[in-house]
Amino acid sequence: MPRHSYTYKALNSLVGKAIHRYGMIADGDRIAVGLSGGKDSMTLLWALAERLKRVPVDYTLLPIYVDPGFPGGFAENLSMACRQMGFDLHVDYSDHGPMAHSDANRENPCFLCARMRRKRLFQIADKLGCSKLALGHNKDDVIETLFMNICYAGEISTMVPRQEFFNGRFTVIRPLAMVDENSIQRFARAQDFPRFANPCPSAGNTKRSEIKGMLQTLYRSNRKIRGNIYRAMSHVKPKYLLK
Ligand SMILES: Nc1ncnc2c1ncn2[C@@H]1O[C@H](COP(=O)(O)OP(=O)(O)OP(=O)(O)O)[C@@H](O)[C@H]1O
Repeated sequence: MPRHSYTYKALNSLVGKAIHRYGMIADGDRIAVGLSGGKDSMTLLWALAERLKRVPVDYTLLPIYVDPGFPGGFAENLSMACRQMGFDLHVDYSDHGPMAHSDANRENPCFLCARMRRKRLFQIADKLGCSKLALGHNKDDVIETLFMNICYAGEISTMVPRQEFFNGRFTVIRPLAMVDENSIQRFARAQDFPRFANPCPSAGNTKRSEIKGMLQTLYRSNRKIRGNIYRAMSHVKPKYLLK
């Protein structure tokens, strides 16, 4: 993608803004990057690598993929795509996907699978000497999570751009938290990132997809709504909430 294009500049600028605003990256950081094979995490790896060439802050990126263990996995092709970007992908073969969809699991499969994946990502990142884990959640994910938490957990909260775990020993960062999904889609298409079909039987059939559909309908009615919802999350008036 040409460096002067709007999508390229907007992506780098919003990633830079998020990194600054939330103090996400410091000199000498070793950052594990969770790669799922999707557009968001590929864009994330690309943006963090690109930034490294432009800023006077030195950090190391270590991409990790936790293979959920469904037949028809794409770990080797994803490793190849990473090599082309100059990275060695750390692949962890798991059975989280089939286990979460088995009769033994009485929880929501997505919930269990995501929890096991996050635990594994922390363990691998730790083994690789990283104290930060970068994830590819974007602005739309942040908004959807707000509605998921209101509708299904009865609380007003979302996933934050920077979150500390284990008394600050570990930090999750989300450098795409200010970038909307459409821009990432355009960018990933222009960069010709490989597309891998998600082999998970629950893909596209989740509570999150329902919320996403509802929000899309709302956005079509007024183009200011997405930005207003996002802004509302840092403009809370506790005095006007219930006790
Ligand atoms: N199997 C995995 N291995 C490593 N990291 C993962 C994996 N799945 C998801 N992640 C990380 O968690 C983030 C959010 O995952 P989610 O499944 O919600 O993907 P998404 O929003 O569709 O993003 P993407 O386009 O990167 O798949 C991803 O962007 C990625 O950083």
